[in-house]
Amino acid sequence: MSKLVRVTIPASTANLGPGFDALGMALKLYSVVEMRLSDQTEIEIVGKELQGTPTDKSNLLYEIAVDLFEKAGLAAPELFIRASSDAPLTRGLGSSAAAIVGALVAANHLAGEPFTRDQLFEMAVKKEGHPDNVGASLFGGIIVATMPEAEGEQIPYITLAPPEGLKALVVIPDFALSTEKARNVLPQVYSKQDVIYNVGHSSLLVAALAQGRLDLLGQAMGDRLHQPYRAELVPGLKEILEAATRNGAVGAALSGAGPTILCLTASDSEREQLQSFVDRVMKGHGISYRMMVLEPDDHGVQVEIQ
Ligand SMILES: Nc1ncnc2c1ncn2[C@@H]1O[C@H](COP(=O)(O)OP(=O)(O)OP(=O)(O)O)[C@@H](O)[C@H]1O
Ligand SMILES: N[C@@H](CCO)C(=O)O
Repeated sequence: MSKLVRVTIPASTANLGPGFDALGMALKLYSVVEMRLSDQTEIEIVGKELQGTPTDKSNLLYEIAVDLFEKAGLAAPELFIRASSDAPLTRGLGSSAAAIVGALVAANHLAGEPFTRDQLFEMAVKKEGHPDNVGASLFGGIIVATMPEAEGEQIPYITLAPPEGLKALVVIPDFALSTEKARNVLPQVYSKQDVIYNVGHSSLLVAALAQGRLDLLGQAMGDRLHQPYRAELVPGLKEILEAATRNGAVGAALSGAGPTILCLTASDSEREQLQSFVDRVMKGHGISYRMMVLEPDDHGVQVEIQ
């Protein structure tokens, strides 16, 4: 029997406020993709988070794996795939990016490692359309990346170690919001003032994260490119963004395309105050939700061969 490749992939939170499509952070909330060459394709979905994803060859994991084999000049394989996830789908925690990264890394091993990690990053970005979630899931920590200027150019990126003691309180509403829908509400054109605002805030945010200046995150996480437009899709977002830093957070943002809301915190006692504040806001909107406190993941994707 062929070897089984087991890949563990962290979830991620993208944008961190102003860094739209450019910043992301990996979180200790994992999905697992197991893959082996087989005589016949079989896809097994384990656990409740991935229920509803296809178990035939239209499954994203299978499509990505076949694509990698073909790029490597190999025939499309038959595969055994088993997938599970502790991270929910379509909630703004990078599930599609984690799936893409997991499938690419597993398939690359089965194909004899024809591609480097940077090449896998490029393939993942091409599939996902932006580098923030895939970069975080692949490399871990905080990713700062942009799209390449021209086809075939390498993706420029830098990873930063998350500041010591920083934790993410993620507020996950019980409704799905696809990235596609949350991108469709954004305008085509922005004012000069709004663009200048985001350039300043995103730059300050990266510098503050690099120097561990948690005191600046609250201001630096301000955004005018996507959150004001997406607020209509996410009840409670506006209030939480306005008041989170007065209620125990060091900063707050919409996580990726939402509807999860990210509050960054740095102390256990402040986290309790923050949880009661979030609970009041969400209950006030009649929204059911779950909350998780997650540490940043520093390692990115992990591979075991069995
Ligand atoms: N393990 C998986 N297997 C197959 N398909 C998956 C898997 N994980 C995610 N997907 C696909 O990705 C879709 C979710 O992608 P989408 O970009 O809308 O949300 P997200 O990635 O969870 O959120 P965000 O990009 O805002 O962080 C799912 O509906 C499903 O089609
Ligand atoms: N940067 C992306 C992340 C979601 O995939 C967005 O906000 O649309």
